Amino acid sequence: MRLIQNMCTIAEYPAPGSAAAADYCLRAAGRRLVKIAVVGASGVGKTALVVRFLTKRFIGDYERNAGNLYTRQVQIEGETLAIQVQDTPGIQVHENSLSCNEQLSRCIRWADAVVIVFSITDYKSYELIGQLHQQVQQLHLGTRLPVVVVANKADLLHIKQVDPQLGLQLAGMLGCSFYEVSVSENYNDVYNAFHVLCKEVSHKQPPSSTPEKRRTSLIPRPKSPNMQDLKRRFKQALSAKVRTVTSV
Ligand SMILES: Nc1nc2c(ncn2[C@@H]2O[C@H](COP(=O)(O)OP(=O)(O)OP(=O)(O)O)[C@@H](O)[C@H]2O)c(=O)[nH]1
Repeated sequence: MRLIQNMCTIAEYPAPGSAAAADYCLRAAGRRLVKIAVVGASGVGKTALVVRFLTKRFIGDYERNAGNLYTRQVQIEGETLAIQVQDTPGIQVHENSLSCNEQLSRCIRWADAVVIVFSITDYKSYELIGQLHQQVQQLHLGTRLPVVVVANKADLLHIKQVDPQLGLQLAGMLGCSFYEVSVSENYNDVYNAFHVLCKEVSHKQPPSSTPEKRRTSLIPRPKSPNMQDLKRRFKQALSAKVRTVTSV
């Protein structure tokens, strides 16, 4: 996968209308669109992960994230896809129960794929994975949404609270891919995590439903000639022939 354009923010807290408008623009540009939501507890490095993926840079500190939507074009298996990445506000855990607010639910519902992030330095963020995965399943009943579990801050082994192996096992049980990354130290693992999702989503979108295909089906096809049309054309052809014969 090759990133093509510079990162650009489409909207903060995109209203359903504006997100739909953005979708429309990308689809109208003839690109298949892959929508990815990045979710997880507060402080696990969601914003750092998204920015690292989109710009290759690690930026140390961010404002507490309010939920930004970014768009890029990527090349995957020879096709240029548009991807939208929705960074979501960190989830607060209340007495071990997940309060999934309306904004988060909306983001998950909107997504074609989800990245669930936890930090190896925060056991509570690891405990959230199961609940978040359940939330994804409930909001996409009947479909198996591609999900990647990302264990971040692998550079902070000296203060780890979760063995990354546990993340791998849990991801396996949930049927998700798993990546252990250090957003601060390694770009390639971050890239691979998003790459696998883009690939999975693009394989799930049948070529027949690509925007190009849908667009061509909107162009009115020439009507097949009916019998009257055929008769008229036949008469025209005959009279032309008669004219040429009489002029000779
Ligand atoms: N050492 C280290 N620090 C990291 C890494 N990734 C992110 N951080 C730091 O972790 C802190 C939180 O990162 P954010 O990206 O703001 O986390 P977030 O999950 O978006 O946080 P919320 O906005 O509260 O949801 C920042 O100080 C980052 O610099 C990493 O891989 N290693």
